[in-house]
Amino acid sequence: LDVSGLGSMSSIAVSYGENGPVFCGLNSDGSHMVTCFGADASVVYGAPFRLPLLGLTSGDSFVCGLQLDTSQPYCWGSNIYVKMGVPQPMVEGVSYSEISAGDNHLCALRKTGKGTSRGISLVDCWGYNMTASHEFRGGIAAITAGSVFNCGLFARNRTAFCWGDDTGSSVIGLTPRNMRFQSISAGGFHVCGILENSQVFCWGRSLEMQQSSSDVLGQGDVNMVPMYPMVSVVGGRFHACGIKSLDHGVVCWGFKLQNSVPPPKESKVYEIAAGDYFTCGVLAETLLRPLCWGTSGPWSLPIAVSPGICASNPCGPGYYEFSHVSFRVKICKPANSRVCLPCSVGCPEGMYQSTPCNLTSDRACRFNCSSCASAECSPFCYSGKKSKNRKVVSLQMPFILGELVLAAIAVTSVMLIACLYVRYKLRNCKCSDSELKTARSCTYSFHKESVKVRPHMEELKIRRARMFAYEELEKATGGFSEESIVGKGSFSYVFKGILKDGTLVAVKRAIKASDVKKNSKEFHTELDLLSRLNHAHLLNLLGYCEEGGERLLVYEYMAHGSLYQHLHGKDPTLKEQLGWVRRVTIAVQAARGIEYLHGYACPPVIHRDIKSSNILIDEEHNARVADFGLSLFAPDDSSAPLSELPAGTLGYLDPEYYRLHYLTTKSDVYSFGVLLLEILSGRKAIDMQYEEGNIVEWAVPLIKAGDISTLLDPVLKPPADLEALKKIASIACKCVRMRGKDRPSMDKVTTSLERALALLMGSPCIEQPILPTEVVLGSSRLHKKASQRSSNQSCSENDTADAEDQRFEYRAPSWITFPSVTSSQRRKSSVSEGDVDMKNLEGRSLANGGAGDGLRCLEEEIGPASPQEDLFLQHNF
Ligand SMILES: Nc1ncnc2c1ncn2[C@@H]1O[C@H](COP(=O)(O)OP(=O)(O)OP(=O)(O)O)[C@@H](O)[C@H]1O
Repeated sequence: LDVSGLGSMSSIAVSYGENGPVFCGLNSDGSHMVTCFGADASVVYGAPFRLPLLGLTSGDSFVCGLQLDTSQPYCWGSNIYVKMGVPQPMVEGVSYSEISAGDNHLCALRKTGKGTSRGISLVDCWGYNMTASHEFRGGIAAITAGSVFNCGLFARNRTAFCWGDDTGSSVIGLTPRNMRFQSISAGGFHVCGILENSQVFCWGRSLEMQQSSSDVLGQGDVNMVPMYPMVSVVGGRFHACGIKSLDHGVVCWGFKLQNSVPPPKESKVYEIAAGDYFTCGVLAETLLRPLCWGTSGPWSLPIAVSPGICASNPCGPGYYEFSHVSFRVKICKPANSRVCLPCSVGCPEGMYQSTPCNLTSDRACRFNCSSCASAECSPFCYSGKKSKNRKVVSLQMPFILGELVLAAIAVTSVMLIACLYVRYKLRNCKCSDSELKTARSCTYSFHKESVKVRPHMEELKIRRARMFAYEELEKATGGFSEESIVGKGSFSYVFKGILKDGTLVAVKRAIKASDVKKNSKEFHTELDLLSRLNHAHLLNLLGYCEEGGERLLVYEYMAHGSLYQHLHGKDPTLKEQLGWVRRVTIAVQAARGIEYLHGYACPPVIHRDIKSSNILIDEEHNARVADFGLSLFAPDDSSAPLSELPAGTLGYLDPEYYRLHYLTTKSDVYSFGVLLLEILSGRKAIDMQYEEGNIVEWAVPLIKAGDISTLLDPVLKPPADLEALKKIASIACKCVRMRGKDRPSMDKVTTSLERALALLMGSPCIEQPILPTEVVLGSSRLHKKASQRSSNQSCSENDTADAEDQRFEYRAPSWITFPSVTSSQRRKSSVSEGDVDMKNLEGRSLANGGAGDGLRCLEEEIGPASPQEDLFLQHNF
């Protein structure tokens, strides 16, 4: 039996925590690979790439999967109590049949065999207050983990038992001794189970009181279970959701936060999983799309996920094997395994069961035509009985025809009125077709039609981007089909498309989320920035579309995908093909793009999300910096910090920005340093498969010790002369210095990299190798310097004021929120900054042996990190 919940194993999982919920699901293509979506970068980007998994479970800021090959758990995310990767300690060679995660722990049920005596079941747990092996007399059918407790179901008599900390929930004391369950699932402080008669019973603590703070206002008693028979139930923090037996519809009960999105009414689901206040289900329609609701919902994710976990035994009574014509590939990889789904029980009112549930399909229901008196059943009944009841039909024919004519007239009139209305609207308000601008600009456009005024500034800014109709982009991408997906971000999908004129484009489609404001901000930031910027190494925006809830950006198509795909993608030959000269060329070109943002764009721009997945490679193998969703306008004096809440991607985040919330162009320099280390070593910024998972912590001591060969990507043969790569390693080392002030500026980085590239290409006397795009641009350093001056000067007073405004207007939201630093800490830091002797600092760092010591320096400056911060720092730095 598969049960899914806050912590139980399922084909989908929902992690939660201070960085927001993340949905993870096993792909439906038989690969058993996991895909995650959400705001917590450590979970989204930490998800294993080539590791087939059988099932998933999740807790606070982490997700674990049961590995298909070894039957051992593998966890990712940023929970400090559960070791990421394979949990430790782990008995060698032991294998598990099920895993289940609580808030800060994971438990796994051992398969019988090695290390288990007859009649004894073993459950191994890891994490906060839980690391131990638990022995139980008798076979265990399933386990489930709550916040700080666990429960199991005995196989023989189907009774439940629980262990762990009972203080908050009383779950252990309240466990019903005589009830027999088909399955159980733990929530935060309660457990729900499906009894033998398919009714649900829940026990434990319920949050009934209304909380005082307005944003957590809510109510509902989780023990007040609806009376529907159910096939599956899952537990959230103080709520539960179940799938109804009758029609596979969803029903949720218990505590619900105010303003949270209700579960879908009409949709049927195959599988559900709950985070704390967030629940997701796999829709039982052909595409097997996930849908989430609750506090942060609704999310409708454009991927197909497995409707359940794969079982090696044939489906038992009450279950049928999932099969669907649209899935030509098998959902389960192991031979002779399948997804078993629970049969629906009974038929809705007015219907009878025409075919019982069998091995391959669910039961089917038909309308009872002898008692049909409603509009719902008549089409089915009359069409079915056409031959027999010809007389009845012929009598009714005039009425039916009359109704049809009336309906046609009504529909035509409505459409006509709608068309006239839209035309009227469009005539009156030119900008409303894009809905891009605010009501203010809409009023302006109205005036524009009647009184010829100067074009609005906003209009000018986006003049280079064309507005696309949604339909055109839908057509170009084959209806946003799965086959045309070329990449995914944490809140977007990127599709390849062909426009009517044959132009290849990449269409970035934001996932519809409830936080429309946030999405919209990022959309407009990117739109505004990209339509102002122009550089050979920045990704060109061709247009945009904003209709209803849809937000789409249209870019030039980059034939060779991202640098991330080359370095860490599924195809290992891509990495081998990316030789040293090509890697360093990409680094130089990306550096030029960033240098342009910092030094030549007016006002200067801080990208804030430099990473390998945002460096795209075009047909001619030139690099382009992409993804300006988080970018900000920097003050013209780019050394003056902005005080911004941290946003960006784990592993690339500047520690000074993270700790002090100081954002300058040097934050991009830090991320670029991480990118250089990634290019040199072929490792990901954070890769938990290594003992030292953080690239900076691993690489900086090696570089400082002069051990360059250990650093270099083992996939490539090292060049005959290591000098060039040594130089690049040293640049990377400087870029990732703890203090922004100690890092070089991007123009210095570019110059040094160009020299290193010349050296690598065997021409040490050429100071700067000419790269193909430079010739195209006709740019030269001298020209740049001059243009910098002129571009800075060209910032008229008005422009600057405008930019100032926009710095507020386009301030991106915090994607990763951390405890903020107090103003006194900030003051202390800014004082000490002036006092610190750079040489001493560097010497101290060296003496102490590496990047971790930089952290210590920072700690001395701003005081010790809070336990919370410490957790993050351990993972990120
Ligand atoms: N213009 C393009 N041409 C080809 N592929 C692209 C293009 N733009 C993006 N991609 C692909 O889509 C992926 C996702 O891009 P996107 O900018 O949405 O997200 P991201 O930057 O990787 O992640 P996040 O949104 O979390 O920062 C990229 O890594 C790349 O592989």
